Amino acid sequence: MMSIKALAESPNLTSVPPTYTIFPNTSPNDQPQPQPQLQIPIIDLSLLTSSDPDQRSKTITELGKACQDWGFFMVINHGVAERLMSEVLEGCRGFFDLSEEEKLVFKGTHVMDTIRYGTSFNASVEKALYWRDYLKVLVPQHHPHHFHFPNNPSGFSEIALEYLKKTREVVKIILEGISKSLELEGNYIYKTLEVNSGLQIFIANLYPPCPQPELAMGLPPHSDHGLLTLLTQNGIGGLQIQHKGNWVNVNPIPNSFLVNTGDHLEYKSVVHRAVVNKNDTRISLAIANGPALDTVVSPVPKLVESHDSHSSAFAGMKYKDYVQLQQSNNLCDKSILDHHQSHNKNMISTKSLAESSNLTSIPPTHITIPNNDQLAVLEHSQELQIPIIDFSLLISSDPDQRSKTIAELGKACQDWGFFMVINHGVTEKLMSEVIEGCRGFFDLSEEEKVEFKGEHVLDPIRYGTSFNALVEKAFYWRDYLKILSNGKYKSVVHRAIVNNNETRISVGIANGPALEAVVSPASKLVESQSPTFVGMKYKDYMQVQQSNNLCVKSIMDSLRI
Ligand SMILES: O=C(O)CCC(=O)C(=O)O
Ligand SMILES: [Fe+2]
Repeated sequence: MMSIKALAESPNLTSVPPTYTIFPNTSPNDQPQPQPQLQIPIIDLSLLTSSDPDQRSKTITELGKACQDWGFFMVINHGVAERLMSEVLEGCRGFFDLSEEEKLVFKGTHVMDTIRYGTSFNASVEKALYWRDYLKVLVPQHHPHHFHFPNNPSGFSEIALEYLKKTREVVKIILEGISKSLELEGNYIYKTLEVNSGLQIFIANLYPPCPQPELAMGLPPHSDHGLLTLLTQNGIGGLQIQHKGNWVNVNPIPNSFLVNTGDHLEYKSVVHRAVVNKNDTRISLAIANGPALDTVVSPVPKLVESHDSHSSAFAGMKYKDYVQLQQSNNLCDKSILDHHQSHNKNMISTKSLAESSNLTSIPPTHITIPNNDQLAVLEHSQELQIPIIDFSLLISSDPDQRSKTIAELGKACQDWGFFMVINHGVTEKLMSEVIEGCRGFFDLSEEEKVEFKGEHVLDPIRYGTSFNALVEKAFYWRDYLKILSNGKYKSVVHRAIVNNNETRISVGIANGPALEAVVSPASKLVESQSPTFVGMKYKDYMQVQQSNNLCVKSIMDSLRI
């Protein structure tokens, strides 16, 4: 892993390496227009706890309006000492200034590790890397005496602990105000979501100067999970929030907190991003405040009762599962909440959609953006005939024929990664029967099929639609029942297209290692050449692959060293 700090400090860096060049859809080309009237709301926290009831209720109204209209606001007079605020930012700077060796001690291996130092967002599933290093520390409040935090630079851990405590007090007051603005009891959110034993996440972001800021991105558009994020920065701007279809630059008042309501407040979760600049190192510190990891978050019953439009808008989901999903996602979609929302609507199988009467056009959810390469499909090209392997020759008694076929098989794996197998000994009758069985299954009533819906990507039986409807922007027109060679052999990117006349049924039997087996390059193959892939448990790989929305071509790419 190359940290962005080390890269940015490399001598003579005048351009951004291609791996950091962002894609046009996330490009900051859509630069914010100066919009002086767009000033994000300022909430004076001291007025929320004022002894004057009029002032309190006026501020509660303002807070409610800020949540509703913006989802982002500045908080002043919050009672956290300026000195503590600058000390914690200095601590962050001190951490990033440690040597790479010292920082890499905190690298971690899993998205749910307590302490993680890293670069980009989730480098293992990203197409392009972001111009950002981070330190993330998960601080669950139900273990107040188990505070794990980097002990370097000295004093950082104590300052962070104090800062986290003070921000919790601010969060409590804001959540009280928000509860009241929703006409709920003051402690409603705090109590229902068990915030006192909730999870705080300490996220320090470092954005070093970038030689070509127009080509890179600090953090791509995303929304935060949890309830409230409190953000501070070292006086250098770079945060942009999406507001009424525009990107708005946020320039906070010094020593204020920038507060944003997260996905779990179900108020508004605001898409925001961080851009980078050419001259200054920017450090931001986000404290995400969420419910306890085991809390199931679902809409407040009272709000579902009174607002029809809110009814069943969101399914309940354990916060832990949500965090895991968000952290494993590659952020190529704006907000996980959107997916979560659509998933909760009754699943419509592709089959029933296709069979609905008068269907002449496909719904917008199923329109996949045409790929540029769509035109490059080669039809019946002579030289592009995928290899045919005669299985009977692989087990032939003639050693020459066997070794010739083995060589062909190896070549097929190396050049194509896909091949046809003939004379395999599986009877035609059995092959057509299994296809007929599948057709019969899909022809069952939706009720009968939905019994096999499953909940989790690793459930033994799953009937579903698309690939992973939970994380996809567009649904694929398909229903499904569904490293060893050190880079020498291929895993081939493939896709299925659809036609307008016939139902196509295919059966894939994926044959994998044991779920607990760690898949890594065969030791013999890495003697002569260094390993190209990191090892990963097959179970974890499957989980990532199945939870992923396939906008990354091949996860293999992400496991490349
Ligand atoms: O650096 C910033 O301003 C944004 C940071 C952020 O959005 C995050 O850490 O979630
Ligand atoms: Fe964020």
